[in-house]
Amino acid sequence: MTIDLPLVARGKVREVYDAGEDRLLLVASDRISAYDHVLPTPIPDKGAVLTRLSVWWFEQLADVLAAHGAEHHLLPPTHLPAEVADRAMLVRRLEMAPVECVARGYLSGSGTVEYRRTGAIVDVELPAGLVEGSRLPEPVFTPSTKADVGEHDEAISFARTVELVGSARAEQLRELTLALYRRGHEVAQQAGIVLADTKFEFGVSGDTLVLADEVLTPDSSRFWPAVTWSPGAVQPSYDKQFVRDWLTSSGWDRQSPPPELPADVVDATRERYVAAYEALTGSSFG
Ligand SMILES: Nc1ncnc(-c2cnn(Cc3cccc(F)c3)c2)c1Cl
Repeated sequence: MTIDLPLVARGKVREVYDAGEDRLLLVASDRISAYDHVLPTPIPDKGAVLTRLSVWWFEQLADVLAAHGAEHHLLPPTHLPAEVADRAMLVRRLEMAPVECVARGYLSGSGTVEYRRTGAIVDVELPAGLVEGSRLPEPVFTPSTKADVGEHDEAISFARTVELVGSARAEQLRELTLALYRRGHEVAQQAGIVLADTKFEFGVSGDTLVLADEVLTPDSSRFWPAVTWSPGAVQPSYDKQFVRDWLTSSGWDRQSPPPELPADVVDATRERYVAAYEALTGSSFG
């Protein structure tokens, strides 16, 4: 990989480069992460599928953004470096809000752990009797602060969010996050996918709120197949279940580096990303 632009940030499966003139290049790799480890075996086209999906969602969500006086950060894809053109987004460089905006429509993961302990997720009270995978009566806004590399984000209260960004902006982030999630959940349901939760990142341009980062991808969200949704157990992941099951059956000790994936698991996983893209967008990935 020789992108001759300055590297701004490197995530587990993505990089951000400085494209000059207040623009950034978000590059999605073919790497896949499972059980908090980046696996050594790439999934061909994963970066391209997830990039195409984000680009499609920015278009789908334009009316929701406009209704909330917000915009998105995507720029026309001009002069993308050839070797990453199909898995890169050119975006406006923004002043990023110091809050990860998570919307949850279902109880899962860290949400379930919190709920079992307190009957709530931080300051968001929930009804009794919910289990892993339960649909919530209404989607909830459960913001978190960005953790250092390698750490998990830390859930924060709405009051803390107000301290960080002010009350007007905090209200706007909650309203917009939930509106975007609702639209995403609706569209995903038509495609046979349960959008259980998602994480948005926003920046500001002047006084305008701007939807940034990747949007409603299986890496920023929990995608579950709708046909197997059944509260009471950890739900199978739409895209990562073959990888998780194979890693578990391989006897891999999670303290040690993860093993290479067999070709059939790679192929089946690639197919899940392509299937999600085609089901959501109604277009063939190609
Ligand atoms: N439009 C923007 N303006 C300013 N900063 C960002 C920005 C920086 N970092 N991130 C998260 C991230 C995205 C990919 C790979 C990573 F390593 C980290 C997002 C954006 Cl998207």
